[in-house]
Amino acid sequence: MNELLAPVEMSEADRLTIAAGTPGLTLMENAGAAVAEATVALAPGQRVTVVAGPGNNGGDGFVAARLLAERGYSVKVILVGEASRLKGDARAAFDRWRGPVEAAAPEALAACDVIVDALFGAGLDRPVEGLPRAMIEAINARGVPVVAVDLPSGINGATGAVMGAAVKATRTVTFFRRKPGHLLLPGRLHCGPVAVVDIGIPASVLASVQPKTFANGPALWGLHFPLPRIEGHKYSRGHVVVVSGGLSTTGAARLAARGALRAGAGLVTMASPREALAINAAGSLAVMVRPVDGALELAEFLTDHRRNAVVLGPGGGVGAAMRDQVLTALGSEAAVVLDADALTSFAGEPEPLFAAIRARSAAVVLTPHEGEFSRLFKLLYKDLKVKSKLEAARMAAAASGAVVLFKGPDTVVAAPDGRASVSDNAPPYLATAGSGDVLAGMIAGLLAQGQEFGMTGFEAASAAAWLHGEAAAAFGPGLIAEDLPEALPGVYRTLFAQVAPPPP
Ligand SMILES: NC(=O)C1=CN([C@@H]2O[C@H](COP(=O)(O)OP(=O)(O)OC[C@H]3O[C@@H](n4cnc5c(N)ncnc54)[C@H](OP(=O)(O)O)[C@@H]3O)[C@@H](O)[C@H]2O)[C@@H](O)CC1
Ligand SMILES: [K+]
Repeated sequence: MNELLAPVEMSEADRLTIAAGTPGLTLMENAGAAVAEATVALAPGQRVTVVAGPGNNGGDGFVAARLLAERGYSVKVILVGEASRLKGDARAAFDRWRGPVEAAAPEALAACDVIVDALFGAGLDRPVEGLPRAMIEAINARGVPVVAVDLPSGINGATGAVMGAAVKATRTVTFFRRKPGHLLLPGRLHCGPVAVVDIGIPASVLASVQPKTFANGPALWGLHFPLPRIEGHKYSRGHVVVVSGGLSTTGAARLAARGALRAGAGLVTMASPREALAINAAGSLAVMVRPVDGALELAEFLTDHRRNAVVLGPGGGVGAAMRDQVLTALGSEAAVVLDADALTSFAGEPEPLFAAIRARSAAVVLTPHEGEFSRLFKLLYKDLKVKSKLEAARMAAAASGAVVLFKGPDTVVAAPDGRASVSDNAPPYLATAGSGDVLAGMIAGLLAQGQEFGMTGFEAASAAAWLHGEAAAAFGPGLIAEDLPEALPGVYRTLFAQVAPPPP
């Protein structure tokens, strides 16, 4: 159930189901019935207004209207569009509705206790203007609960963008699978809780649709999660190297190191400039500290292949020295996580970075926040017509050859093969100084352990993003970055119970 279907993929799922013998009208009846149920659960009174649009989303609304009227609700349909232009299943559903239909006008919403928003769903294909926009604004101004059919009208199902204006729903009922726009911002903020209902589309259609976008969670990567084994030892659990910045900027690397250790890496070493050795050593117990200055010494340090994952960037400084270190790390056999200054050091001239990534086979994960992303992938970002975080991350992964973890409240992880995950579990207080450093370390911690479990860069980055959100939520408000690694054990207890194979 973790697949996310873009509107084109969803209409393919509909088409395949209909071709296999289930009439479209049956799907619509099932959809409308689920919407009616949700409306009953939410309605504080008997007066329901269904705002219906000109397509099949409106069709679902007509069905819900009929079923609610049959249950004794006082139902009115407001049609945005002309009845004479309704087609297909929507036409059939409209013809079965025998109650009042009013022409669209904001005033028509005056007397109602609950609104069913069936204006636009998957078929929204341009910004909303004129009368439909006035209706959306009137729905939002009305202040009664709103059940959105499939998507809050005005939200782009593929991108989560507000197309001019969008309904703020109290809850959303969607069909078969969620859509990316339910998780991506700002769409998620318009949905309320999203119920996913079965309308008769069989899961077998997914074999043909081949979705490549997933809600991030254990269902996506749990099978490959590096569960500690009783016969394991610290060397079989990987060895992460975190490259530290100079004397005044060691905190970021220490946070990353702690994240790597708590994520389960067997060993973590900070590769520290000599000037910062004392402070790094004093600030670490289980984390080891070794003197490593500059790219040449780093190259030598990484010739030991047991050091199998490297984090570069947190507090590392921007410039030629960082570029040299990054290219050196990419020349090794270790998995590489590049964050912060490691990314910004290639802003404006990313080609040498991308070439070095493409030339290697071990995993590379880039973890930009929005500013770092736009600096590194400037050209791509400007070219995107609809600014979609999901597509931007995908294009960045394809262009760089790396797994790209595009941070934010709706973190997207994209792989060069086109797969992507979207996270929706990050609490607002996760946006705190240093939390990204911990995340970079956690990714490396999973990469270091995950090879023998078949955990790829995409899975490690997705798992780390999810765990990071869970750890923050488990700790709660007041969280600072230092708390994140310490909250991980509790999250692991629950996760391991969930993903561990049952005892023989
Ligand atoms: N059998 C099935 O497939 C099933 C589908 N299901 C349901 O169908 C929904 C998808 O239906 P859909 O494809 O008809 O699109 P929908 O969202 O109703 O809107 C398209 C209409 O709006 C118009 N329009 C678009 N943008 C506009 C704008 N900015 N401003 C103004 N007008 C605009 C566009 O008209 P146009 O002007 O482009 O001719 C078109 O007429 C889906 O979300 C789910 O609820 C379920 O019942 C399960 C079975
Ligand atoms: K809708």
